[in-house]
Amino acid sequence: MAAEAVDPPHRYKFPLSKVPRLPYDDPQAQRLISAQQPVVLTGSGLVDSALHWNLDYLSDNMANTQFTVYQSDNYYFKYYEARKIPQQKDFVSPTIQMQMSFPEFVEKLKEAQCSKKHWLYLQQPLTEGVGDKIVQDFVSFNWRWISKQQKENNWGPLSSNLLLVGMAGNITPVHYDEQQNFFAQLRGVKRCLLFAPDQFKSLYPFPVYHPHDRQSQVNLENPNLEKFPKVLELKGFEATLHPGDVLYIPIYWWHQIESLPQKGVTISINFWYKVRNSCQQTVTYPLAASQKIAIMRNIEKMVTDALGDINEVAPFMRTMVLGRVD
Ligand SMILES: CCC[C@@H](CC(=O)O)C(=O)C(=O)O
Ligand SMILES: [Zn+2]
Repeated sequence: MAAEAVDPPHRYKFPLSKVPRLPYDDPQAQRLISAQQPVVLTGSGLVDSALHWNLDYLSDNMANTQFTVYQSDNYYFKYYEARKIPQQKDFVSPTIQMQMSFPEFVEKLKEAQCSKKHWLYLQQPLTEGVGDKIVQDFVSFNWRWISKQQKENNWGPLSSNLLLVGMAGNITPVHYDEQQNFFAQLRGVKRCLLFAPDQFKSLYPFPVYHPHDRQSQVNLENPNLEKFPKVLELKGFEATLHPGDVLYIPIYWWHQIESLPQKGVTISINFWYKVRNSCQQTVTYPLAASQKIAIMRNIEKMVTDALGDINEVAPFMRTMVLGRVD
């Protein structure tokens, strides 16, 4: 039988180099992690104890837990902070957040795959309430290796493991997180785009007080080049993750994650680590872009608090930067 025709992955308007792909115990991989550079690690065994997870297994072993599931009318799942919505009068949530059991999710998934009217994305921290078999799989992760990484790189505590079960075609649009991330792929194939923190001028972040804080205003697949001309100056990296691969996404690195359209449901687990208490972080010169981002965020928060009106922030910042009193 002829193989199903697979559409080529979307061609972006900017260059994408390959993220290095190395054995997890290769000294070069260690050097990249210490230098906060992305790398795909193979052979870590980090989540080998969960590579058998599929929808049936999870339905059978997580039946008593309620899961957060996002529904989107397109295949984008742009994150938003609900607590910041009151400050943004005209804000429209791009997704609907629902709670349901895993078996209900599987049911809705099948409907959505047939109707092609909406997309679903289950995103839930793995905590208590899951079945014994899941606990067994979880405790059998390669904690020895990842805890060694956490210690050697002086990262803060593990904040969460997010279980991600997505429909083929789902896209988490380009954004950055304020945590270190070992992103483990369990099932299906994900295409990951990454951009260094110093690319923020070409990614036009939303203001810090906006519900889409940490997200880019740009739709990379169909950028508005009048509004965001610097998108064409982007230089990015690309990695394709298969089951067993672990992608290190350094803190403040922009990333867009796509569940490849014809590769079925995807299952991933991320390992988010907080930064160690920032007052212990020495400022080193020349300032790393990640430090600039952290400082800019703090300044924007202080100005927003001082002015008390979010609409005054941008004009004030322009005046401060341009030295002109408008
Ligand atoms: C809510 C987190 C989603 C994830 C991307 C993806 O798998 O769709 C991500 O961005 C991360 O792990 O940081
Ligand atoms: Zn992220």
